[in-house]
Amino acid sequence: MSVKLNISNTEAEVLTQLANYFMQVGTEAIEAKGRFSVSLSGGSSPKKLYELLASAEYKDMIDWTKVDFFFGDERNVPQDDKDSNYLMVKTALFDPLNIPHENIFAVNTSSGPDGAAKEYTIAILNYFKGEEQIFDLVLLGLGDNSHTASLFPYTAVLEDRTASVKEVYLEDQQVFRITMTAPLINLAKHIAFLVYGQGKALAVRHVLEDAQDIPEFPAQLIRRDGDVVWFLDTAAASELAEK
Ligand SMILES: O=C1O[C@H](COP(=O)(O)O)[C@@H](O)[C@H](O)[C@H]1O
Repeated sequence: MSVKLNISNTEAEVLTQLANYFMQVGTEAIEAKGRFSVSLSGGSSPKKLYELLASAEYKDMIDWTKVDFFFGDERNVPQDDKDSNYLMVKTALFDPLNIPHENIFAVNTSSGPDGAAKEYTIAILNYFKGEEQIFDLVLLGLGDNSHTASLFPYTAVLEDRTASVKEVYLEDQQVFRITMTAPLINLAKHIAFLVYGQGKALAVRHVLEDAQDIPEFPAQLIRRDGDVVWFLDTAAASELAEK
């Protein structure tokens, strides 16, 4: 296994480890080129990380006016819907830190899934001014069905070879989501997974140690070489043979 594992005993410790990593990567990016581009994950796990970053302990560690925020995926819901990743991050991070509006690159879900995906692809291309779309950091989670971002099992987006943003239809839930493709995520300078809790232990093993089966375990699409760190607690790492 060539990914780096950062295993902590408790959920609180995992969050602290990742918050420290975020600050280290962000500080290096700002020192090197004046800005830090980060793509955020959604879902249930990262809210506590965002709250920690906005806490008194961390909030003065970085110049937030130099941080540009993107979203690795989004639910196809209005931005004020309780399921919106944007709303979750706004509440946990953007509002408490008074992040300037121009630093937030949210998915415009009012354009419909296909329109939103195309617009977001263009927004990212424009941000990188025609250069390769290399985010300094992409944060990812892992679903108990081995999805990451909104790269879900047996969806067409798993075969997409373009560095872009696409809509995804989830048959079982009859909903659309919008997601960065694996080739776009894999361009990132640093990738960090945040996974904690026993409920994720099997998925972690499937993705990191089981034989390759992309349709079943889509997070296997995320590269293993370069700087990819899995921040896990002992519960999430408990099914791994190699630790
Ligand atoms: O990377 C991501 O992973 C999650 C799965 O995380 P969970 O904590 O909700 O199980 C995904 O649904 C989320 O939108 C995404 O950004």
